[in-house]
Parts: sequence; structure tokens; C-alpha cells
Amino acid sequence: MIMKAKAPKIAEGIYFVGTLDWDRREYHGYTLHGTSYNAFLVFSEDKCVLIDNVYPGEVYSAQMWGRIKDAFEDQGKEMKIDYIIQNHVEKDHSGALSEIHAKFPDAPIYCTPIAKPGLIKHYPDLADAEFVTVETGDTLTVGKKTFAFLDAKMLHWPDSMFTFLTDDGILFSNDAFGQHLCKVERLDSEVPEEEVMEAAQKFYANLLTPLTPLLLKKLNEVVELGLLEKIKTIAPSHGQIWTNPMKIIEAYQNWATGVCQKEQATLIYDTMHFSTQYMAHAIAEGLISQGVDVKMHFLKEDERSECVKDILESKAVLLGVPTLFNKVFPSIADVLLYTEELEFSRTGIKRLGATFGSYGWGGNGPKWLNGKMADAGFEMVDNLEINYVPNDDDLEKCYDLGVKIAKEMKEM
Ligand SMILES: Cc1cc2nc3c(=O)[nH]c(=O)nc-3n(C[C@H](O)[C@H](O)[C@H](O)COP(=O)(O)O)c2cc1C
Repeated sequence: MIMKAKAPKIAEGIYFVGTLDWDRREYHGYTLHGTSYNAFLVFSEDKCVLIDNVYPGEVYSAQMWGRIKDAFEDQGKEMKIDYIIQNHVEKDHSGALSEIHAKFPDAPIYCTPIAKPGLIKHYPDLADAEFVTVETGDTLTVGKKTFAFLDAKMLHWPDSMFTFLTDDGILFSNDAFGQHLCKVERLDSEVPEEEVMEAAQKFYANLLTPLTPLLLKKLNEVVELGLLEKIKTIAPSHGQIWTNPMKIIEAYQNWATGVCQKEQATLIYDTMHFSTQYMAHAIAEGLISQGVDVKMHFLKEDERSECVKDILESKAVLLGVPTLFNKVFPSIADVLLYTEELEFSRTGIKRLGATFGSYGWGGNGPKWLNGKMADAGFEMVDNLEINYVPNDDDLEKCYDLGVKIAKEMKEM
């Protein structure tokens, strides 16, 4: 199927031929309000190169084929793809690869040596395809254009790579520098800066936090290769294209080194009968009284990918839940495990931690949580347990905990 769709031109001879996924609200545990799968067609003399493709599904590929058709019509050429560059194996960038190969079986597929078996495992019909495996320093010259490949192992899968279109200065960075946004516009400059930066922050927090050391190494390599000055545009595989690449490169440096940390505390809690809610609100007031910005997440409403977006820029993280069966109300375990997996405090960036919650008899929930947060690398300040429904004195203790944490934050 082909859906009639325009292919926006992002530079001379270079078109966006990806898919706008208006409907997606969840992607591997990440909440979003739509996203885009960015694929690009590059024309050079009488040849054409396709970079990445889209999520599996007829409606997605119909949109992609419509844009590809439109791009060829705009060029006044018959549809023929001569080379395929596959920067990453994951399905949201490779889901249409089998049908592209079926239509253009002579087009070799350029990818990393690790990507080749991964692609064949996903799409067994590619076993007969011509693969060209490439590493950092390898290039593909098509007409007047040169594509330089840069290995991006573990940014964010072992098979990942970047493709740099040298003369145009466009870095096709795949997931790196991406954002889950589904907009009519394609460029960063066409949407409010705050919106695109917030989406990039959420993407970084959820996908790149544990890879921070590798990311810093890669950024250094880019500088050493003299690429930084040459990058005029960054075209990631999700969301807006960066026409001001330094904006997002600097943001990545700040998120990776902790420069981003603000006088901000992220407070995440849940409750059964609302006593722990009282505590959370009172602790927040204590923090606010000292000029600290509070990001509050109530786990009945909010989910983990939003919580960790705020943890990224916070100096302190407070987790609160009531005691249940001598341990904790379990919704907090999801955030706890995720925070541990993302290694927020193992990347050399100090973050304070505290726990709190209501209990009925033996208590122990906050204490148990405290140990888990300490194991995850947080520098624990305190844990506060209040029996059943907090009274005025109890609420003052909560307020004081907020003040104490705020003071420790200021000494960091
Ligand atoms: C099923 C259930 C199990 C509980 N287990 C414990 C427990 O093991 N130890 C304890 O101190 N309190 C226990 N409690 C009591 C709660 O921790 C207490 O009611 C607390 O005030 C609830 O806080 P919340 O209002 O924030 O939900 C339990 C409550 C329920 C409903």
C-alpha cells in the first residue's frame, strides 16, 4: 500500500521519508504522545541512498512509501534505491527493511558487523541480501556525496552507528539526540524550544543515563576527529532535526556530567489511605521554604519514565510509601528498580536520597527502601516513619525533613 504523503526537503537533494506515528502512547515502557520514525533519502547524481526506515506495520510503511514516491517525483526520477544504510537494528528503524530489500534486491545494506546477524535474526529473508559491514573510518561515496561511518557501540545498542554526510555536514545519529515527538514540523527551530528540550531530556534520562561514560568518550572522539566544527545539522531517528547542533550537544554534556543539576528535588510517592500523601506534601513545603524546586510524582497518576526525567536534573530524590507486610507498598519497587538500572548515582554524579512513609505497627518500609537506595548509589540523608495518620507534630517532622534535605543540597 502507498499513502499519498509529502516528503519534506531538509537540504538540497535530501528528503524526510519517515513516518509520523500519531497514535503511540507507550514504547518499551516509556509514555509518549506519538513519535516519528525518521528515515531519509539522499540523492546524488543518478543514485539514491536510503538511511534507516520505520516501525513494522502496513500503516507505517504505507506512509514511508508515499514519501519516497513523492521525493522521487520531486527529483523527476523513477523510483530506485541504490544503497541502504541501516544505522541500528531495533525494529522502529528497520521494520520495513524486508519489503525495501524485496523491492530493491540489488541495493547493498551498509551496517556494522554486529548489526548484520541481528538484522538477519529479525528478518530471515535478508539472509540472501548483500551486506557491507562498516566501521569507523569507512566511507561510501555516491556521486558527489560521501557518507562517513562512525561506530556508536552501545549508544544505545551494540550494533548502533552514526552516518555523517560530509559535504552537507549532516550527522544521521539514529537514536542519539532523539526525542519522542510527533509534530507536523521537522526542524527544532519550528517548534517551541522548551518542548523539544524537555522531550530530549526525557529521552536522555530513559535511554542514555547508564551509558553516560560511553557517551562522554564518543563526544571526545567526535572532537578529536575534528568533526564537531563540521556538523551543521543533526538528524536523529526520532523527533525534530537539530539545526543548532551545539544546543543539544551541550545539553548532552551537561546531562552526562551533572552540570545540569538544579536546586531541585524529585519526590515520588504512593499511598493506600492517604497518610503518606500528607507526609509528601509537608516535606515538599519544607523544601520549598528553602528555595528548592520540587517535582512531585504520585504513582497512581505518574509513571516511571516521567519520574526519571526529573531525577536527571535533581540533586535529591525522595521516595515515600506506606509499610505493607513489613516491606513497602509495591508500586515504588518499579521506580526503584528502574532508577537502579539507569545507574543514576553510579555515573560519578552525587545525588542525595531520603525515604518516608506511614505505618501501622512494626513499620520498616522506609528503612527497607533506604537500604535499597543506598545500594543504588544515593547518599542517604534520612528516613522518616509516621504511625498511622500524621498529626500536626508529625507534619512538622516532615516539614523539617524537607528543610534538612534542602540545607544538605545547598552544601553539595
Ligand atoms: C494489607 C495491609 C498490610 C499492612 N502491613 C503492615 C505491616 O506489615 N506493618 C505495618 O507497620 N503496617 C502495615 N499496614 C498498615 C499501613 O502501613 C498503615 O495503615 C499506614 O498508615 C498506611 O499508610 P497510607 O495511608 O499512606 O496508605 C498494612 C496495611 C494494609 C492495608
